[in-house]
Amino acid sequence: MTRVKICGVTDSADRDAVVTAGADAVGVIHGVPVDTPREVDEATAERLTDGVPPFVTSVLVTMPTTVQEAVRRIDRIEPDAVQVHDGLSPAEVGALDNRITQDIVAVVEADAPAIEDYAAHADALLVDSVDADGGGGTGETHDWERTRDLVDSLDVPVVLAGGLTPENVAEAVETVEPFAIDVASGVESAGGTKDHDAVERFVQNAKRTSEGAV
Ligand SMILES: O=C(O)c1ccccc1N[C@@H]1O[C@H](COP(=O)(O)O)[C@@H](O)[C@H]1O
Repeated sequence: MTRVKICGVTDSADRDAVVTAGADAVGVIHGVPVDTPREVDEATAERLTDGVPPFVTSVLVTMPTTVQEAVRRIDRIEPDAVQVHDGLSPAEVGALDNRITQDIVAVVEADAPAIEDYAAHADALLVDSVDADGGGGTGETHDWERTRDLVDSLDVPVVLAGGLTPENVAEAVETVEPFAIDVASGVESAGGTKDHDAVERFVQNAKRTSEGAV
């Protein structure tokens, strides 16, 4: 069954709604040099992460420029896993892996040249549509067939992100058959605020499809 991560929660009510909806992972965004309503400060990131219950994975989404910066952030916030956007080379992702106990999800574009190098060092790859600054949360889809090829050819789990919504997630899961899917802006009522009904529909549509009931 395809797992579901809901990303960019900014308060505990949204975090708890995501958990109640049945998501497998909750993403908290901190330490990104892009303008986004989904980023929270370090203390909030720590508090939101700490409140994620057992059997649900807390994920810190961040854009460090050095391994040291990433380690410092991860040590303070203590997520279950870290999603690294831009900034670190494949070798630096490998160096980070030697310094932390958490799994690393490396973010790549579907046609990036270094995909296999990242796959060699990361625990999973997340294929996203990124903006000119390397950030995510664009609300834009990309070529799902290309990501499907990566699912078929790579040994690491592949996560699909970018422009997913309750309306298109079933088709995305059927087309790509990813290990997991990830959404931020597609389940919001306003920037940084989750629409709880949309979160619920997103999780249901994703999981119903991957159970083969649609
Ligand atoms: O969501 C953001 O604002 C963001 C900023 C910087 C790095 C990553 C970010 N989000 C990630 O992008 C994916 C896809 O977003 P969307 O569904 O297209 O809005 C999201 O799931 C986050 O992992």
